[in-house]
Amino acid sequence: MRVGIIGATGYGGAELLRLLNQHPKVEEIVLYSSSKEGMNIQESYPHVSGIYNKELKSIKLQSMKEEVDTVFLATPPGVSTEWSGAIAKAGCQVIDLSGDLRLQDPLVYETWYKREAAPLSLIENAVYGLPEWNRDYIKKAKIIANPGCYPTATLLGLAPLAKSEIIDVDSIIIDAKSGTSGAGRSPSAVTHYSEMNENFKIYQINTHKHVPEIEQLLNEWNNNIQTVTFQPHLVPMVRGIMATIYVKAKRQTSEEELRELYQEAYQKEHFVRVRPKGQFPATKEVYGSNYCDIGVTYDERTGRITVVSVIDNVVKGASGQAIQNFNIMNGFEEELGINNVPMYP
Ligand SMILES: NC(=O)C1=CN([C@@H]2O[C@H](COP(=O)(O)OP(=O)(O)OC[C@H]3O[C@@H](n4cnc5c(N)ncnc54)[C@H](OP(=O)(O)O)[C@@H]3O)[C@@H](O)[C@H]2O)C=CC1
Ligand SMILES: CC(=O)N[C@@H](CCC(=O)OP(=O)(O)O)C(=O)O
Repeated sequence: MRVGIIGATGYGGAELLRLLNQHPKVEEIVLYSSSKEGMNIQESYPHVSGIYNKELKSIKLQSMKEEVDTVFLATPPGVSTEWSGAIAKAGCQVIDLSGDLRLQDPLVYETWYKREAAPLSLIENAVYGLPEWNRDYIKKAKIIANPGCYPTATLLGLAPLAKSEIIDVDSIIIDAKSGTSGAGRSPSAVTHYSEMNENFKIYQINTHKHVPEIEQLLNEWNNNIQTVTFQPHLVPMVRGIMATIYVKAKRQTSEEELRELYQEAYQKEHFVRVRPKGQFPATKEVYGSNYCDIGVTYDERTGRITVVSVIDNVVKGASGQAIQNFNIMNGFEEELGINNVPMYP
């Protein structure tokens, strides 16, 4: 297949290029840029020198539909709103890594993103691309709203509990930590080295745009779940997210019961690994891979369940999951191109 990447000069785009370049069903990759047309990608990313040696093209609908079958948008909010409808109408599959098409209610989008929402008809045509819980819809989709990085770690970590009758639905707290690559390639005062090195920051307390995305899915799975507390933090590392999730059990449970619940939910899922008793995942154990690793435990003293869920934000949290969706949409084996062992150490 021929694939195009809009936003190829960003981190999500670069990761798509790295992974799609080794994908056995991808014969051509076309890179598009809104600001660096005509420039060779190697000028922006010397790490692909001698491997991928092509010029960035300008984003033109007419040529795009002749050049590619699938378009990945690794672009900031607003770009997909502008382009996805037209690209899909031209006959290409669309996989959008931004948050533009994830929220079903345009008013909720406008409240949290503080910008105009995409047309409802476009939102309604987009399928939320969390393969482990939405595979049947993804198979038939033409437009994918690829989940956010924090929602991916959080939702995979919470789904078995949300769908069970074990938890007090008003007690969900998500304490999430991310590496700085989650903020993209453009330098900022928040993420530059002197600000982040030897530092640990909380940000966007109670206002992060991933709150409504997490709540939307949890509510779909269990309509008694209305709100959650979600707080994101920046940690001085490049890749990785750890979501530590605390939920009160509404009845007596046990570590054995919880582990069984998780093992059953994910036994057929290649990319979700439930850790054995007493073992909790670290971000480095999924580094550079499409895995989500989960540990779960129960504190009999407090009646609280703790779930630890880790992903690589650029892979399972963005580009790897986008390729997993691409594979499902096209009837390919789900692991194609993304089946590498995590990098360690
Ligand atoms: N980084 C991560 O871990 C994750 C990112 N995401 C989401 O994926 C998307 C991309 O993120 P990321 O790669 O980190 O961001 P970056 O800031 O690193 O890259 C975004 C790219 O978008 C392109 N772009 C900017 N403005 C426009 C425009 N008006 N039209 C077309 N292209 C434009 C730019 O490329 P050029 O100037 O060459 O056009 C830029 O390189 C974002 O929506 C982000 O929230 C989701 C999950 C995780
Ligand atoms: C560390 C960091 O800054 N992370 C980003 C999350 C990136 C992401 O997933 O955003 P989208 O929903 O737009 O895809 C943030 O908190 O905004």
